Amino acid sequence: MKFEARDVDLYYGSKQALKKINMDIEEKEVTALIGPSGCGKSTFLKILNRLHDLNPNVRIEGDVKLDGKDIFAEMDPIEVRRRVGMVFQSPNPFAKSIYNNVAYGLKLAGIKNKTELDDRVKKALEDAALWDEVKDRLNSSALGMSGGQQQRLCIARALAPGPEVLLMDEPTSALDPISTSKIEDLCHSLKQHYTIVIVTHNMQQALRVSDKTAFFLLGEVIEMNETQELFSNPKEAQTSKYITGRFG
Ligand SMILES: Nc1ncnc2c1ncn2[C@@H]1O[C@H](COP(=O)(O)OP(=O)(O)OP(=O)(O)O)[C@@H](O)[C@H]1O
Repeated sequence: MKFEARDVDLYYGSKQALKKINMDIEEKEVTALIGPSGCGKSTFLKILNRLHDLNPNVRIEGDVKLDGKDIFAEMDPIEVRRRVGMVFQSPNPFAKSIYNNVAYGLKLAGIKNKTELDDRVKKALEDAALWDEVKDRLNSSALGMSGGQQQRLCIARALAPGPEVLLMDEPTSALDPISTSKIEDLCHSLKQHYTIVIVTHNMQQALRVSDKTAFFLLGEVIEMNETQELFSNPKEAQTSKYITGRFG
């Protein structure tokens, strides 16, 4: 098990956004989080790399373990974020060259050797299925790339420091169908080496890319199962209603 969440509650001020979440996230699988808008999917995702630390209004109760170690009590946030990378909804490359976007985290981590930087930038771009498209223009601005290329660059940037887990919050919602399908293909190749957790509004996407799916509703996990099983044979009436489009 890569992550184990036990009885996790999260409050924004006095408002409870997550209630008693229990979830096991298996290593080197893709786990999809689905559910209607505002049900807490992104809120849960951000717990996994301690992104809520930056918001003083947030209170979290319960335990979250990464490889058996409590991410709050036994690890510092820098370690958690080094091991757990994140990609957001809209591509958000830095206004820097393609090379420097990917090298950014490596330089922050103190890597100065040019050969090592070059090798790791190349590897991350290859892993993000972008190398062939950009290898002749590594010094051009990332802002001149298409949206789909920018999102794969953000994936390369997240992969460069060598995380074990990749969190993706609706990574294709701003992309056209071809770019979306490239990112979905990537999920399949990346899971050989990484554990992936993806928030998606698109149930077809959850079916295409994930091994397990968790269905969230009003801050609770209603049901979690093998993806095929959850969609073909939901155990809970609310899951069934949601996946057949009867609400949300
Ligand atoms: N920073 C915040 N401060 C206060 N409340 C927040 C904050 N972020 C989210 N919320 C609230 O917490 C609840 C869960 O939001 P969250 O963004 O996690 O849902 P979601 O399922 O990811 O929704 P969506 O699919 O629309 O992104 C919502 O009621 C939302 O308004």
